[in-house]
Amino acid sequence: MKGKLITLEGIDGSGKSTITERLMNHPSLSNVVFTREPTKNWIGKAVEQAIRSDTDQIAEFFLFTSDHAEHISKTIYPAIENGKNVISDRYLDSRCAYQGVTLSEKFEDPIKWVQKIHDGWTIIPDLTIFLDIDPEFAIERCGNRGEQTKFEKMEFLQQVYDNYQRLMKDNPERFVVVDSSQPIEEVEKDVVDIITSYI
Ligand SMILES: Nc1ncnc2c1ncn2[C@@H]1O[C@H](COP(=O)(O)OP(=O)(O)O)[C@@H](O)[C@H]1O
Ligand SMILES: Cc1cn([C@H]2C[C@H](O)[C@@H](COP(=O)(O)OP(=O)(O)O)O2)c(=O)[nH]c1=O
Repeated sequence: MKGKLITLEGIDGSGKSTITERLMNHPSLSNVVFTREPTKNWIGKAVEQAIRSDTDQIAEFFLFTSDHAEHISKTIYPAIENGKNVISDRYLDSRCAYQGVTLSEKFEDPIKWVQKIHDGWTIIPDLTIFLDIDPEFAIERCGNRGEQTKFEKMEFLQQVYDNYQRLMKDNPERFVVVDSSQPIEEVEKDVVDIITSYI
């Protein structure tokens, strides 16, 4: 039997990295493959450079998407074909939500354009957990963790948040929302309950 693909999504500062680290140490998830986008391979490193510079938005989009292709062929596809469940900290919807903003001056419906580029080769997640937090609160949290990237700005994150709302409305069958303004133990409990009852 094939494994399931579960993705964690949310704006910067919503707590994805913190939750992922806790899930990795959770006894009931010890057989799960944990992964992330951007990845840690050389394309992921190129993506990190793009994020930290004034790179052309289309070039940046294709770096993220190239990283996604490599991620699917080397990590996601082999794992699920082997019956392993996979949890990815960010995935396809991050591109729709973030590049849906950065490409908004280039395309009339940038989310649709991003989805079209992924058509036919990506693997759609079975379940996507959206860590829901007010952008203002998330920015405050990002401020506490040091240097900020070009994406960690209030107006930008509000638009990313709005794009996630559209994605959830368009894909209600796979999205589940968790309130990530709660204390971390509560967020962890909600996320673990959702995942363990699914897999
Ligand atoms: N539930 C929570 N309550 C309080 N602080 C949190 C919570 N979740 C995360 N944080 C803090 O908020 C900041 C951003 O969290 P992080 O996990 O890095 O978010 P993300 O990976 O989504 O950008 C970190 O400093 C983290 O310690
Ligand atoms: C995967 C992905 C991330 N991003 C953005 C989200 C983050 O601002 C940044 C780096 O992702 P990440 O390292 O997950 O940042 P954080 O832990 O703060 O959430 O790249 C995109 O714009 N498009 C994408 O496809």
